[in-house]
Amino acid sequence: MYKIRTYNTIAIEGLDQFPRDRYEVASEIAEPDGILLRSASLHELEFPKGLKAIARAGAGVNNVPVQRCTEQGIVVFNSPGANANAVKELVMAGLLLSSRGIYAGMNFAAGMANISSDEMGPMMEAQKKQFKGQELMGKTLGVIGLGAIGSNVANMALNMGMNVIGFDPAISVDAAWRLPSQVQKAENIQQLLGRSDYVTLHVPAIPATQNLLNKDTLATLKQGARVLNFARGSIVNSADMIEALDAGTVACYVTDFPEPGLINRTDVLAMPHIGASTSEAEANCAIMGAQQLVEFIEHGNIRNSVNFPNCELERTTAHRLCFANQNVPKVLSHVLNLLAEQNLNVVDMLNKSRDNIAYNILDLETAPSQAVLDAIADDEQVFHLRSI
Ligand SMILES: NC(=O)c1ccc[n+]([C@@H]2O[C@H](COP(=O)([O-])OP(=O)(O)OC[C@H]3O[C@@H](n4cnc5c(N)ncnc54)[C@H](O)[C@@H]3O)[C@@H](O)[C@H]2O)c1
Ligand SMILES: O=C(O)CC[C@@H](O)C(=O)O
Repeated sequence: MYKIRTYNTIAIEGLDQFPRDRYEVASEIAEPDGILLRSASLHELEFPKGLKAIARAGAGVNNVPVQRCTEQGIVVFNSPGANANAVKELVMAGLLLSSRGIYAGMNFAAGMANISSDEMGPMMEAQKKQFKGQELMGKTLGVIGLGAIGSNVANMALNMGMNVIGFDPAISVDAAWRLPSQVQKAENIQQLLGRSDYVTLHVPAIPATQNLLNKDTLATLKQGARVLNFARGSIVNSADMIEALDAGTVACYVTDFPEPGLINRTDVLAMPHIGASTSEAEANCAIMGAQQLVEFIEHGNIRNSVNFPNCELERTTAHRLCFANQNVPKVLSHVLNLLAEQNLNVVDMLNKSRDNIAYNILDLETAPSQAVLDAIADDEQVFHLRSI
């Protein structure tokens, strides 16, 4: 039986991807083959020896020590795009909530429970001027990070009649193709901040994006801009944001990652990390993560990894060898020679590399002996050898 350890509540649609006759899936497994998780932090976890792969049911992998996983030959997956629509829809809500007196107006209305119907009408008409807002149409939205979520948000904003300016120095070719031509390109973050009435963040939490919005960058914002952070807390310096709110540079901060100083301010709309909390997104992410684990554990295929090369080969025989190796010359030829010496015919094979790591899938006509497996494993450049 393969063993999968789960962290957090994983959608049942994802758990159902593990055939029950071959998988034991639980939150209390000591020696798992795979881990499926959402936001639990694995930074302090010592990985059990047999752990082969970790699937993050979500986009961000800042809760997984990816570098350490790579060093230990553990493949890390995420689920790109699987929750992008959910986040986009909450960004839409954030844009509206930050523009109109919806939240304060609803609180006001809730306070009228004991007012008579005769008094209610005049009271609302007298007070509603407090809740006047502004429209989105014609305003400019700055989108920082134009990947799965950012490009969806850009499209949505254009459809709502907004102008969109984007900044993404590392945009992938696929993401660039997805982007509508009306999105203007900012040369740098300052240019985007200076031209935007609304700014929304959709970058990963990595060293390069830590405190991306800080005292200096916030100072280049248009006076009275609204800022939305559905990415990660570390991307915005909270103390600097509080100063910008106090100074009125930022009229409203909508955040899915509040910190103590941001709570109970009328100019902050704080949410408890619910950007991806829809049944659809939770199911999509869990299904993708679980399928990636099954494909890797049973067939060695790697799809949507953040640290290993993606490598998928349709299975042609019942005897598959998979191994990773240091991305240096002669390793593959050495392995092929070892197989040839044993008259083992390779029917199909794939070799892919990413940075220092290469990964190989070889379908053999007949089963390899333990002796040949031991000889391959003895190559110092080879790791993660499996015969499956
Ligand atoms: N609130 C939530 O529940 C929730 C849900 C999903 C994702 N997220 C967060 O949103 C992030 C983005 O998700 P995604 O699915 O769009 O990921 P993605 O990988 O598709 O897109 C991220 C984009 O950011 C760009 N980028 C990287 N560094 C940048 C920089 N310094 N400046 C500008 N752009 C930069 C990349 O080139 C890429 O195009 C995730 O990493 C995660 O942290 C939050
Ligand atoms: O699992 C969640 O609810 C959040 C996922 C989100 O943070 C992500 O990075 O995709």
